[in-house]
Amino acid sequence: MEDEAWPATRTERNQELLHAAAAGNVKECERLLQSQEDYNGDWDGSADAWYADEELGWDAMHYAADAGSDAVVKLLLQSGGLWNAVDKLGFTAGDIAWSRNATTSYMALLEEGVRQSFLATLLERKIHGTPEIEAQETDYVQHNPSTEGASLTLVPGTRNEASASNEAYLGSRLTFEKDERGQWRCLDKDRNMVMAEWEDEIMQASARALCEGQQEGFSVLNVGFGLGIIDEAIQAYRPERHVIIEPHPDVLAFMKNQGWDKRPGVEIFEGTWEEFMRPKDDPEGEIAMKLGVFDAIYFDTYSQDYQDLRSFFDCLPNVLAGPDSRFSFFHGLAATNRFLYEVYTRVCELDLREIGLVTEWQTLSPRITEEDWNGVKRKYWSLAEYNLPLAHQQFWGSLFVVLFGTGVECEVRLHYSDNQMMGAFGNFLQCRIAWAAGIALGCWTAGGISGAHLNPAVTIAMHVHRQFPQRKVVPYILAQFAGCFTAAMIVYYVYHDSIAAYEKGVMRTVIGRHATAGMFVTFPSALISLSTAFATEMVGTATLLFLVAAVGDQGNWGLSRGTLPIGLFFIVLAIGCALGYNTGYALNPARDLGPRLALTFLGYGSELWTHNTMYWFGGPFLSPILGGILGVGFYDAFLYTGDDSLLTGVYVFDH
Ligand SMILES: C[S@@+](CC[C@H](N)C(=O)[O-])C[C@H]1O[C@@H](n2cnc3c(N)ncnc32)[C@H](O)[C@@H]1O
Repeated sequence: MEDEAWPATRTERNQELLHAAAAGNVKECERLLQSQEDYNGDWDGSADAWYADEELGWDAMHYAADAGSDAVVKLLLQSGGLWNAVDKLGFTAGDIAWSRNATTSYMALLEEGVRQSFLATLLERKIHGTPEIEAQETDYVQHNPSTEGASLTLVPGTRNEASASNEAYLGSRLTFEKDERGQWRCLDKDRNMVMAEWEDEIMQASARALCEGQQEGFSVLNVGFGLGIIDEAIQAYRPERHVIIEPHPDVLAFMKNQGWDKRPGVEIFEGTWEEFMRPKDDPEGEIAMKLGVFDAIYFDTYSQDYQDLRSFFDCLPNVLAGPDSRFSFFHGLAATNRFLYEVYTRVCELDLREIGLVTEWQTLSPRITEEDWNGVKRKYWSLAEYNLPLAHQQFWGSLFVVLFGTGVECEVRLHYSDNQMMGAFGNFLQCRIAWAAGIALGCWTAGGISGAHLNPAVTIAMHVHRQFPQRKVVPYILAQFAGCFTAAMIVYYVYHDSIAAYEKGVMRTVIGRHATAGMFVTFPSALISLSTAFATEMVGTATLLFLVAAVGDQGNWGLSRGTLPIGLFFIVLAIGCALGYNTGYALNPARDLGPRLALTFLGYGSELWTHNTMYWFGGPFLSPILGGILGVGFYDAFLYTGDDSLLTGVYVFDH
């Protein structure tokens, strides 16, 4: 490198970096970002990845995103560039990448944002403990720039306002008024909006997601009353118990004025949620006992940030009634910036996964006009789309199916290698029983919310024939795959010593004398053709779904929901014994492909995907899907009398 090619001052070097990023010149960026302390003895360091220009407030990341240079974006991220810096108009590099259709750059920035924010909340919790108990004693401090804008309903720059501190908010007066169009709104002392009617559509949809299809006598907890819009919507579903937690004296007065304290089944807990709820391992667990447990929980407070919401997540295991329970919250996190909003959508999903919940997202386009902000100090919403979360436990059901299923295969087959042990450790029937039991237990785990689909073939068949909503199909299937993948990893870990002993040094093979892949994934029997194998999977899954439709049909014998898993146990046991031999009866794309992905991850190699002329695609993947559609189709065509079927009812195809 020539000495004279180096810019002399730090500002010049930083300017050079912006030019190089704008040109997508990764080599030049790399050179400028390298540490150069020894250069001619007067070098004061490399260019600064975070440097932003005066005019637009763009740093190198913005310019690289604008140029669509994925390589420069990645380099900057590795060199300390900021994923979340905003320019003078409030746009991040992620926003610029999005507008330029630079998908790879956008994804790299999103992943970095999720990673850093997720780590930041973890660190925060490690350093400061669970903050919900201290929440009212601490000021509004952003410990990490990655949480900037992460407040639930406020935008950055509100530090001295009531909206920035729960304590200040609770000690200040509120105004309930009607705007020029006669719509109710609640404003805090700084004229920031606590709640307004423009959120009506979001609240109606959230109440529907939480309450639709709940069993009679269900219970709901709503945290934060505001204008009571969601509470009114929840009442339409007639819950037996409807608890509302609300601390603000002015809101409590407004509620009572409207007679909420006299409504049957409604209980008002006056105070903050922090006073009534504790995390699972908290010694003061009895505080939560007062509250009870709920089938549906909604969270929408004010002047709280992501740390508070995350702390609330930790309390959920204490108050969710069981595997059927649902949780949702108002997602206004960083809702003045599309990219940051997306980051927080993912972070919430990861955090909810930590407590064992799978989140589905429904997209809404709420109608909001400039008039809605008349007389309001600061906008807290400026996005076209709202992500409505609904968290539940589909993942766990699928996990148990494969945990018991692959577990028993290992248990039994690993000991076939030793003739003396063989009899003692199990046989073919034991495998059939454990698979059936795993499915029944999975069904009891995830039953009420999804109807315990546990299987993409079920989800797709229900979508095709029974109005199962399109928007739920992909999240359900992803959760099913994730559950099966995780279970296979757990079983592999539990058995890895025995697997290694069985392999006798021929590690991780798919086919052959010491192959172990067959304990996790399915294979066609050596005696049959591929077309017979495909037909077996299709017939098996069609039978499964036909019988599932029968036991679940309230117009048939109408088993109560809690006893359905017993029916499922017998169905799977019978199919396994009668139709299992040809293919190992996958009957479920996730049951086979989840573990297949896990084995790939564990180093079993490409043969997993190529053996028997790519059997996985026609066998455990496609045939069960087609079989499932046929099975429910046959049941609906010949026996079903309900009116929600494509074949029997007044079904309107609206997707
Ligand atoms: C945005 S409003 C809720 C709006 C409500 N979802 C509706 O449909 O009208 C927020 C409410 O949360 C309450 N709140 C604020 N801090 C709280 C806390 N720590 N615990 C419980 N509620 C809180 C506020 O007083 C306010 O009534």
